[in-house]
Amino acid sequence: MNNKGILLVNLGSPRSTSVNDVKEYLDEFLMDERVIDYRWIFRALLVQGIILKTRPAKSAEAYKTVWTDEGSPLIVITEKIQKKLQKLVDVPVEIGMRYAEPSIETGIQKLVDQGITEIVLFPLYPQYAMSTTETVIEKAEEVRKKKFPSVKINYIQPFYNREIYINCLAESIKEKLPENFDALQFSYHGVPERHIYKTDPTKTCNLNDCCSREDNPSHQFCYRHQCYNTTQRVIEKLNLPKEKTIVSFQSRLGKDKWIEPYTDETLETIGKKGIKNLAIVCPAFVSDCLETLEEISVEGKEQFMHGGGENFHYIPCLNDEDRWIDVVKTLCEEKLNDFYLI
Ligand SMILES: C=CC1=C(C)c2cc3[nH]c(cc4nc(cc5[nH]c(cc1n2)c(C)c5CCC(=O)O)C(CCC(=O)O)=C4C)c(C)c3C=C
Ligand SMILES: [Fe+2]
Ligand SMILES: [Fe+2]
Repeated sequence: MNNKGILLVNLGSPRSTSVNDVKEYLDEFLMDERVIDYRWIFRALLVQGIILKTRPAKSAEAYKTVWTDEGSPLIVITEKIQKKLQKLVDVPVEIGMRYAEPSIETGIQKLVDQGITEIVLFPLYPQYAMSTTETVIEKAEEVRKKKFPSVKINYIQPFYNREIYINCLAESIKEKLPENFDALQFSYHGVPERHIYKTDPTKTCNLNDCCSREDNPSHQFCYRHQCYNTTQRVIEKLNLPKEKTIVSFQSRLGKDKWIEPYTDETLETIGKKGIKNLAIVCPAFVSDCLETLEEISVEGKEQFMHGGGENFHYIPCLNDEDRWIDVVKTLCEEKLNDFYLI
């Protein structure tokens, strides 16, 4: 195994909470054609002409509320996962972020400096999306071809339906669920509706029942389907009736239609429908970050209380829980072994 290594890839965060650093980060992130998928000129007009005029200051304030002494929660937690995994495997483990630093290039360089020529790259997203898994692979391939053409990269596939992951998530949720709750809400990061049609080669998703049908095999690239599938499998493990669960999509940006139902609108209305005690979990994220610690735990709680809710219980992400590190190890080892089959 001594020429093999592991690169864990997460989304990335700004370098600091200064407005300038947040602006630089948002510029790189939102100018990614797999995130805002307009023609370059329209993307630049929207991002640089509109969004970057006001959003950096607002986002910087939000980041300040979650930032820790060690830095951004997303980076700090990814580093913790790396350190714990490193203790369990006998190949080097590095991290790389899709946006900002440490970049994917920095991560690959660190592995190459240790003599690594075959890399297992793990995009830390359970569900596939053009704006997550796909852009990570595109970026890594671009960097590999340009700077490390003799390095081989083997990519870990989305694991939204893998038994080991589902068991891990279900056990983690079970431990953290309050004794009394009227509903368990699964809030996933949203994507523009258009992205679903773009990435589903079968074009069979009608955004209605097909996404929640367990037996639909045609959704290898349908983010929405994969979110419903994760939910369905977890609630089966938890023995929860479907009526006691809610699926919604958070963090929409801009004026386009995003996949529904929207988390904020759901939170504002369910209190009045009798859901007074809510538990909420965010399984699109493996590590807590701005979107869970601020948007859900703080803003989401306010929305729920404002809409007549009484008790709001946020269930943290898997973060560096040992059972999750075991899953990461298993998924990495499967791919490390794949190299022998090539
Ligand atoms: C988990 C999967 C994610 C998907 C799918 C995703 C799509 C997506 N995101 C934006 C815009 C923003 N997302 C922001 C933060 C953010 N997004 C994810 C994950 C997914 N995004 C994470 C983990 C984070 C947190 C990063 C951190 O540092 O903690 C932000 C920045 C924050 C803000 O200004 O609100 C933006 C902007 C789009 C447009 C999109 C799909 C097209
Ligand atoms: Fe996002
Ligand atoms: Fe679908």
